[in-house]
Amino acid sequence: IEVTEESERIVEDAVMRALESLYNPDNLPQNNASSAGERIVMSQQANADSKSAQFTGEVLEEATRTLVQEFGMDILPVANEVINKWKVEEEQENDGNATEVPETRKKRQAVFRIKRQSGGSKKCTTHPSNCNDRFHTTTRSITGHCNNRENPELGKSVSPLRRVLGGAFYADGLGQMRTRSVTGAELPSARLISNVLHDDRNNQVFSANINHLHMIIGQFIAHDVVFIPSSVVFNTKLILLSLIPLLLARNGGQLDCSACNSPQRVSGNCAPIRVSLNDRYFKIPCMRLTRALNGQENFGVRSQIGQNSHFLDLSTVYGSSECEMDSVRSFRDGKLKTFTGLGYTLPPQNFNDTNCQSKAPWVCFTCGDFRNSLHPALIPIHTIFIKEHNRLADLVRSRRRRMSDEEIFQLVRKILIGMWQHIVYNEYLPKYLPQRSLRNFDLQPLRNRVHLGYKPKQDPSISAEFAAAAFRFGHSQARFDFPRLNAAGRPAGNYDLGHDIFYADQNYLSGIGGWEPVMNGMVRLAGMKSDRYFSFGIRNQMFEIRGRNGSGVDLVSVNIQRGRDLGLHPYVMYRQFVGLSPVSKFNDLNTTFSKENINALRSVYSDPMDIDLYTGIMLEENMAGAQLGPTGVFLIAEQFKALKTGDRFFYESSVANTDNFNLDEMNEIRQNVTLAKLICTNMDSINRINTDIFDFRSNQVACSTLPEININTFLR
Ligand code: HEM
Ligand SMILES: [Ca+2]
Repeated sequence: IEVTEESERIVEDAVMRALESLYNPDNLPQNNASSAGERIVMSQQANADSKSAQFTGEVLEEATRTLVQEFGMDILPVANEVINKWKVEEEQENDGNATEVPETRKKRQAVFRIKRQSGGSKKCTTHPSNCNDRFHTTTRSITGHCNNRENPELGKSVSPLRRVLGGAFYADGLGQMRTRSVTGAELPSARLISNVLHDDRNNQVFSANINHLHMIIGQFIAHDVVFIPSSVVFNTKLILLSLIPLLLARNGGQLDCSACNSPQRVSGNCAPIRVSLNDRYFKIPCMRLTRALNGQENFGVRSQIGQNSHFLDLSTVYGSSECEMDSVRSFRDGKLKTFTGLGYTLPPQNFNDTNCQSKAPWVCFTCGDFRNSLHPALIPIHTIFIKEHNRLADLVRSRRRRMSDEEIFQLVRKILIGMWQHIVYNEYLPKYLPQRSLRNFDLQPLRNRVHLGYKPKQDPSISAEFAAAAFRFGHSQARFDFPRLNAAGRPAGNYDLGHDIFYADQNYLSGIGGWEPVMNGMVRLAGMKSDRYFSFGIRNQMFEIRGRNGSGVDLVSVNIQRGRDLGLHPYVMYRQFVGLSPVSKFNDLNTTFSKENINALRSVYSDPMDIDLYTGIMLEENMAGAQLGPTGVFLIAEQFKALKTGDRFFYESSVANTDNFNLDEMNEIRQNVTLAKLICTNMDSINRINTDIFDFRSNQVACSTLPEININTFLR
């Protein structure tokens, strides 16, 4: 495609007009800050880098609208060529050059984030100028940058989500959420769907064999690989004046998307969910939801980003940026910070977390991932990994007195990530994916061999379908309550999930042994059956403020609405994509749905083409030997394959010039690492544990009989 002076002028004009209209005070929403100065509790907070991506995304979105209005869709490919030309030009220009940069040039640089490195004053994220230095060749970076040497940004933190089904499904083809059925009627509201199809009516159906630990480990995986930040408020003028990314952090405040008319009154990034008058819990006309921030980097369709490193690399423990990593390190002997003021170990306290609902002294915590205090049962998992890191660091230090803090840190980080990857592929996935899929997608660990399947062409990024639908299946496994068990395995009280979202006080109960009884409960008691029903807390009390019924949201509705927000295609498209029979009427679903579920779907959707992906996945009949139906299984298995074959530092992979494990080290992990031992080693009140860690009915064995990782294997 030829870029002409004419096309360049048209594009420049569209971008400048977009900037003007976005920062025109008359166009700024009147009440965009949250009402009454109250912070809205949320889990998807955008960091400074994501906010900077949103700025670019919104200018491009607005400019796309103008271009399409005036010239039609056909202009977009040329327009994108113009951006590429500019980027090349700007980057070639010498930064140190003192000649005056014209105003439009400056704006252009700001929009396309061309001067990010030189402008930044804080090293939250490094942007290595090339990936060929020794560190990035051999070692996994904290952001994931340079993991793929041909395309260094693939899978790094703050980079685009991938799409399994090409394109996105938007009402206007660009970014507007679908609101209409194929019949022309209005789509059912996400809350209505949740009420009709996903309400467990407090009839709790537990899994026959899988424990609650499987749920929480799933969430820990989710928090490692998925973080879709929500849109924030923008003051474009300030951004343009400063041109400094750091200032963005202060610009982008929360949007209040509670009102039904917030899409008009507050921001186009509001997508509140309709609640009907006869709702059994919510007495409000709409439930708040902010759209995932638009990180589109080209003219064309809206696109979303993952803020954490997409790789399975313990972002939960170490963070996804230099700042996050620095905030958890002690910088002594390679260890991580902890809080031990109560006589047992917790992650370090965070006194500046304005999202935390419980106040000092029961503050929330600082971990690699911001969502660590989303509910109290996440903290035991974070703590076990922190303790294991520090235990291994002590062992290394006792054998290698001269290793520096940095050397110990990197070595232990690498070992712990290897252990984690092994646990996920060896123990977690086989518990709900069928054997056949594990084989077909090459997800089984090898024996006494190195994996030679690293594929630089494999995009490791998290897919929108996995993040916004398939891997949220775990919400169905969450119990209403978290029962505590003491060291002897006897009941020791419980707490309700819905009462504790972003409250940390349950972790401060030193009198009953802190978090350990919660952990014991998850190991020894059943989780909920993975099905279409969700517990009360999940469906009614997400982010609820204690004592204020209805002040929270319904997570199931959010999941459904999030799918529409991300432009996921309707369920039947994916169904066909994974090889199931095509569907034109409800009865065609009968190959993978029960009669009962087909009738249920019919009672809320007017056409099978309308079924949301999340709902479709949750209503499919489970495959034999699996906890999910064929569409969910496919989207999850496909993602874990990408995370394996697309990760240059995967623990089983042997790749030239990397500092990956040798065969002895790999075998050490394969033979001696289990989640059971990891838990045993880092808890005081556990002496016996399930032989099959995720099966609460399995025999109990003494912790001391389980094999233990030998650190000497890794000291070359
Ligand atoms: C008590 C348990 C859990 C709670 C309270 C919880 C809560 C949440 C919340 C509030 C969100 C944000 C939704 C949005 O704004 O779009 C979310 C997202 C998500 N959850 Fe959960 N969750 C839980 C367990 C799980 C489990 C067990 C899994 C997987 C096995 C899981 C997977 C995910 C994924 C993949 C996302 C998307 C993350 C993102 O968009 O950044 N969650 N969860
Ligand atoms: Ca990660």
